[in-house]
Amino acid sequence: MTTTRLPEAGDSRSIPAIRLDHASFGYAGRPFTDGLNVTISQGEVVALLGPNGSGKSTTVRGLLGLTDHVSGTVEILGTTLEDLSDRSRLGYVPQRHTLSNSVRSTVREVISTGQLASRSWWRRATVEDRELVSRAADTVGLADRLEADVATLSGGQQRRVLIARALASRPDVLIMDEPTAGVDVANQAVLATVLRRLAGMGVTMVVVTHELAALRGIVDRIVEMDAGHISFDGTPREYAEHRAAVSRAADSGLGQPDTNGTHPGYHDHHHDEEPEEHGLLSGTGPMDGPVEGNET
Ligand SMILES: Nc1ncnc2c1ncn2[C@@H]1O[C@H](COP(=O)(O)OP(=O)(O)OP(=O)(O)O)[C@@H](O)[C@H]1O
Repeated sequence: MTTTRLPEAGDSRSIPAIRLDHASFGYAGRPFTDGLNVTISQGEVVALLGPNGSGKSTTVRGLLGLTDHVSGTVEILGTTLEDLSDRSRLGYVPQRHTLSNSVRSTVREVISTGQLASRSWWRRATVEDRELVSRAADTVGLADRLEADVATLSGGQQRRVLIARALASRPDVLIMDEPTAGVDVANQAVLATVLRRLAGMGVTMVVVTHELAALRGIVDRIVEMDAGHISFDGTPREYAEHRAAVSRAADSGLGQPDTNGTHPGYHDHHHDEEPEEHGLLSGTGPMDGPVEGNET
C-alpha cells in the first residue's frame, strides 16, 4: 500500500502552495490582520518577520485553522481552507515548544504521533509508516536516537524531534513558528542545516523567526508584518536594502522611507533544482550525511 501524494498527470508545480487574497485572521470572529495578499510558490522558503504582536503567529496559525479565518480567500495547493479535508498536507512545528519531561516517550513514539492526523485511529502503523518515521528522524539527524527517551535530549534536539514529527505525515507545506528561538548559537546552526536539507529537497517552508541570521542562505523570500499588515515582501537582498534605507531615514530624521517592496507574485531567487518528487520524504535529499552538532 502506498500513501504517496505524488502529482498525477496534469498536476502542476505551478499551483501556489499558499495563496492569500485579502485574507484576514483573528480571534472570536474579529480580524487582527488586515487583508493579506501573499502567494507562495511550491518549493519556496519564506521567512516571516515582524515585531512582537505584529500578527505572525495569528497568520500561520490561521493557515492551520487554529485562528479564525475572518475574511478573504485562503488556498492551500489550490484548495480553499474550508474545503481542505486533509490537514496533514500542512506540517506544523509550534512556537517555543519542547517536549514535556513528565511524559516518558521515545523519539520514535513522538515522531509517530505526527502520522495520527492522516491515519484512521483504528489502523495500525504500516511498514511504510514506520519507514517514514525512520526517514524523518534521519532527515533531522536523529536516526541513531530513535529509541532514546525524549526527556534525555537537549532543547535543540527536541526541536528536531518536533520537526521530524511534522515531517512524518509527509506534508506538502511545512510551517514553523520560531524553530530556532531559545536555542544556542551552535544548535541554531544544526537546525539551520536541517532546514537547508529540507530546502534542498524542495520542501515549501514558512518560517516565523526573529533570527534571520540563523537562516542565511536558506530563505528565498522575506515577508515582514507590522501591526497586522504586510510591510515588506521581497528577496533577502531587497530586504537588506530596505533595512538600510530605514536606518538612513531614521538617522536623518525623515521617518519611514517608501521602500515597501510588496510583490505577492514573487518567483525570482528560487531554488534552482526542482525536487524529483512532490512528497516530503519521498526521495533522498542532496544532504544525506549526518547532521553535525555538539549538543548536550
Ligand atoms: N488567543 C488569542 N485571543 C485573542 N488575541 C490573541 C490571542 N493570541 C494572540 N492574540 C493577539 O493577537 C495579536 C497578534 O499576536 P501574534 O501572536 O500573532 O503576534 P506575533 O507577531 O506572532 O508575535 P510574537 O513575535 O511575540 O510571537 C496580539 O495582539 C496578541 O495579543
